[in-house]
Amino acid sequence: MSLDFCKRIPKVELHAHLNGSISEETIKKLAMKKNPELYKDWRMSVDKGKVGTIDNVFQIFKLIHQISDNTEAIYTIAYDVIHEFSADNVKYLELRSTPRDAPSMGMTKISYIEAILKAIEDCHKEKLDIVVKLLLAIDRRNDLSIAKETVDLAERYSKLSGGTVVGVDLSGDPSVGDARTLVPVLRDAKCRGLKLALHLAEVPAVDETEEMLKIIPDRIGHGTCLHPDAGGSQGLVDTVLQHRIPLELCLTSNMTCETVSHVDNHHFKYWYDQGLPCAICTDDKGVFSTSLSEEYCLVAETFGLTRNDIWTLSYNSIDLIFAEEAVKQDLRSKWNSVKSYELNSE
Ligand SMILES: CNc1ncnc2c1ncn2[C@@H]1O[C@H](COP(=O)(O)O)[C@@H](O)[C@H]1O
Ligand SMILES: [Zn+2]
Repeated sequence: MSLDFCKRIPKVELHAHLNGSISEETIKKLAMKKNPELYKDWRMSVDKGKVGTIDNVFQIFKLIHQISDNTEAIYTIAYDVIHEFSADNVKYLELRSTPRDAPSMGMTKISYIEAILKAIEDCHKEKLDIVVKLLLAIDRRNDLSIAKETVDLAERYSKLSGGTVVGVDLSGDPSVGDARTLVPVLRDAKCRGLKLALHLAEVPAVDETEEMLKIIPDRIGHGTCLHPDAGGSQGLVDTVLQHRIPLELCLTSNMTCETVSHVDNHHFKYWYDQGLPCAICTDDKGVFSTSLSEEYCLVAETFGLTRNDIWTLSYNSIDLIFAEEAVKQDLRSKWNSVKSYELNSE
């Protein structure tokens, strides 16, 4: 499979953490303004192949958060990340980010969210060919009151942004905390019409995952350890299949965090063969030095998918977006208008 083909085809990105998606150029630009040492530290940490283990990854987020501690930086990051996805032919992007405040820098959760929305709006005004939506993230470590605040903000900004904010994500270090405590807040978010994308079973956690699946999330992030062979259970597999809950799959992320032993063993194959809707995603393209095109190429090469299979995988991801039917129809027309050309060109 040529990387060039994967780059050329239109794509949908559904699982991208804002601060994990920052490119080297943007990190460098921001660190130079603040403290050049931070760039050197970041460079050392993300050197391809060196990241290793999920613990190291979460150390990198701490470093990045030192650089992105003001609204100007958040705006720049969002603006640059959107342009980078667009340059990779991503036509529909759902960003997710955990609202943060930094009182000493004058940043509030409100100004944080508004900075991202402004960047989305500015890219739209520039007529960049990409639709961008936003999910507000709850960190697993958050207590109920913070989680509730995030849901309130998501509901409020879903209205204020005219539908750019579409839902809530649950993420954060999977080895910390117990997400079950957040169930009432997540259920409430669903009742309020917000979409739910939950990181589940990124590491083995059968009891927690069982409880979280009762919410019937709209999409699952990773789902690495759902299957009994990966530390999950048949009950988890059955629930996911019964409700056809789509999976957001991020191969390089799982390889780098070492939650999957070898790419050949990636759970993509199992779920794809079961016919479960799956979206190929990047997770943190900056931290994992990847792009959506590279992720598609990796899937194709690892599992022997044809150009037609890859095209279909990309096209079917449109069904999984958190946007209204009209947006889906527009995207389908866009895909169809270039399909025969892309599939038949060299
Ligand atoms: C590698 N697998 C992962 N598993 C779980 N959560 C992850 C993650 N990768 C990123 N995040 C979540 O996204 C935050 C960074 O972006 P934002 O500051 O929100 O934009 C991280 O702090 C973590 O909470
Ligand atoms: Zn993630």
